[in-house]
Amino acid sequence: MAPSKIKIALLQLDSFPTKQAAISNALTQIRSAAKAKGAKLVILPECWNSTYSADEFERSAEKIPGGETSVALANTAKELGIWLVGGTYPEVDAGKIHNTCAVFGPQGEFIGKYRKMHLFDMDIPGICTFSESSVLTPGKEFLTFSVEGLNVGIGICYDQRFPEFAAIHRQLGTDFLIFPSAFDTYTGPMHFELIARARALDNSMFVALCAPARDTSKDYVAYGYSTLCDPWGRVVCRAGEHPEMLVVDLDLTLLEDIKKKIPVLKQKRNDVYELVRKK
Ligand SMILES: NC(=O)CCC(=O)C(=O)O
Repeated sequence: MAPSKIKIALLQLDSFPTKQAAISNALTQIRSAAKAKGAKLVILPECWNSTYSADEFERSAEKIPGGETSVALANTAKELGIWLVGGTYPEVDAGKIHNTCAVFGPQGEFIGKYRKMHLFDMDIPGICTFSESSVLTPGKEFLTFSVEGLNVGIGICYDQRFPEFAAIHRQLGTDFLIFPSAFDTYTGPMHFELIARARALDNSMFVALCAPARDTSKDYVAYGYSTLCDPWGRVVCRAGEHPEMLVVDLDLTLLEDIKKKIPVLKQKRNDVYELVRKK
């Protein structure tokens, strides 16, 4: 039987001048989340080991699994006997670059990878212009896995803007949808929490957004404010701008609680409308 609680940690990591320093810091924080705080599932942010820039994606891309970051994360998951959602780092495969999240299990096993499906192309003149699609290739596959009976799914940052993405996860049985994220500081204050709460409530699921800490010396300044919402759409915990570790027990009884009390998932009118996943 699935437990009624599971302790998770969201690591809002600082940025570092080199990939090696970022990895070393991440491993220290993961150890602290697992050993000192007892987290069983640890989550890292989007693009935590490189600068979030189109040039940098190509420079620092590695094989997943098998590359330096994946090996370090797999070994650490095994050492600590935890589930590790490795945030994202650029992946190279057959000459193409992807923004990819790799997941490792408690024996250090590679559970799978998810490649960002919706690429972040935003143009708000004078404020934020970014084109992931100029260097990255989008993914097409969903990733789901089970952690002690809890059905977990992965999306990446901009994916959260697409309600259909989370709704397909609902169809796949996902109860906890995790988005390693790095929102910008313009849309972040307007949309970050709003979207997390909406996706959680729409789909009666937990939603976690795990972001890097804000670093104003970068060209792309990430918003921070990692957030966890419960299936009622409530914010369970939220970080600020600085490096921070959020550790929380997910109360899994809330999943059934809301489904019984507000049974919208059962009341979908599939005779009138339908959401279809294409394979
Ligand atoms: N890394 C991203 O996908 C950024 C998404 C973002 O900032 C947004 O407003 O959407």
